[in-house]
Amino acid sequence: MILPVANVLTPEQVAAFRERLGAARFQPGAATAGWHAKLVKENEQLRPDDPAHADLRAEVERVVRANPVVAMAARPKAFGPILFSRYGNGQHYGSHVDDALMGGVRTDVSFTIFLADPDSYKGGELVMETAAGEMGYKLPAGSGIFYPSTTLHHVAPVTGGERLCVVGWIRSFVRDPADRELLFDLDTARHALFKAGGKSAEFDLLSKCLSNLLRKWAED
Ligand SMILES: O=C(O)CCC(=O)C(=O)O
Ligand SMILES: [Fe+2]
Repeated sequence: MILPVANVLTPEQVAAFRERLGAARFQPGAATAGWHAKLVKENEQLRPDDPAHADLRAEVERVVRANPVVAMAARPKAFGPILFSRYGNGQHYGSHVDDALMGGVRTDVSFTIFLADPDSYKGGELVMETAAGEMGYKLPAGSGIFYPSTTLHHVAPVTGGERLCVVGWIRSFVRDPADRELLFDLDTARHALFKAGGKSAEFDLLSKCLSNLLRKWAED
């Protein structure tokens, strides 16, 4: 499931991130890509030794964990690397699949949280390459897209302005994207049922199915 999530960061948080990143030191992005992705990666990233890195990383983990939609869709167990990337004029990231293991963490869900207003740069769509065709995403600042790390994807060339974003990886309690989607759908239906009729017998049955499927599939 490829899931756009609105307002992962508030406008105030986006502004604070942008201010902190504006004063920080960046390095060529190829430093943190796998050997094949390196060949097509042309952007810049916040240096991991910059003092801003640890603070912003902690804040990203906090907001992503606190987001109820992400909790239902991604079921995060742990976080892999978190990168703060910028793409200037002409920069892009060609087609690739993310490494399966990053820093010893299995990557199940990849995400991008946009930090630049879409009107402030040209191009720069994050494009999912699926059997159904290509789908490009260029979301408002503060919104994020969460997608299975199994997906081929690329970032289209930026042809004006600057694209700034957070990129990260989640190790999920549930490895299989189809299983995560099933749990997400059940949970969504369960919430709607609760809203319409409270804690009914049907709600309890759905809750039982959800809990028992999660118990079957979760790797704790
Ligand atoms: O910049 C993005 O939105 C995604 C970058 C990406 O695919 C990656 O860092 O692996
Ligand atoms: Fe990627």
